[in-house]
Amino acid sequence: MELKFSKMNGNGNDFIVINNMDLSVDPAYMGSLARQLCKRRFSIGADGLISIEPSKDAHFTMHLVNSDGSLAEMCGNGARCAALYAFKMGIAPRNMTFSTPAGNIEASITPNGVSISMGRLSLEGVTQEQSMTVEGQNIVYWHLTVGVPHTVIFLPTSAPQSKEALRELSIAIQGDIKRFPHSTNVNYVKLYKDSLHTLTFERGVGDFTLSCGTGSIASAVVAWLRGMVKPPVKVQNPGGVNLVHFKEIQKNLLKVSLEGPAEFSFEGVVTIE
Ligand SMILES: N[C@@H](CCC[C@H](N)C(=O)O)C(=O)O
Repeated sequence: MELKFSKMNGNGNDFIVINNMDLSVDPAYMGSLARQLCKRRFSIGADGLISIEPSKDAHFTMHLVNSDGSLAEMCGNGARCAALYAFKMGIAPRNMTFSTPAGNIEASITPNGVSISMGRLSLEGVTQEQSMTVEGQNIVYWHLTVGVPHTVIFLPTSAPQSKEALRELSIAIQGDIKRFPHSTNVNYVKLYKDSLHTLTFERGVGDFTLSCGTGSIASAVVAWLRGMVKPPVKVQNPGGVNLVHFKEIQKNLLKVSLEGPAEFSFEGVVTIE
């Protein structure tokens, strides 16, 4: 079967996007398809595969599978790509709603990119400032779910940062299933003036990605809880900036949105079995 796809990215967090509104590709097959097509240097290569599928109560469903074949319940950068794709393909209007396993998302195509309303985030589920010993090091971390699980670790601004050492640390943290039963994305955050610099080691990718939308939100919210920043928070990822807006609508409840770029890189056709 010949499958048309678009290659897209949000700040370099890259995705293969397919129009599967007619369900011509069985959704149950997405995990194995993602493992094949996302393999860098052997296939198209990407951090994940997004299948745009029908929805009962929204314009479409974003079905996002990580490069290792696991389901991502939510993805901030992927959500912006899915929204732009659906708009360009005539699947959804400029202001749209789409469903994800983490709930419905509202999105708007703006002159500056795409804005995603992530709904409400309860601060009651935030694990604040805990210590753990990983590979002989004492690590202070915060943990919260922004559709997907995120661990946030602050690094001193001046700390030398060996990516190899952070990779080893991230793999060990992700493997701590007792503490993180669904594994976790791991965000390393530094504060520079009034903006955050975040580097995310992603669950389901097994590597640092160039940007993580939900990781940007997690980093911004935790930095705000620590009194380091005020919204809107500019989060510099290696691949570009995500702007995180939030407002406390009642005690311990935030309304959160994410703004940033989404772009088409190229289109293609791939033969699948
Ligand atoms: N890059 C994403 C997050 C994707 C999901 C993650 N890999 C997971 O499975 O937890 C983002 O932009 O939010």
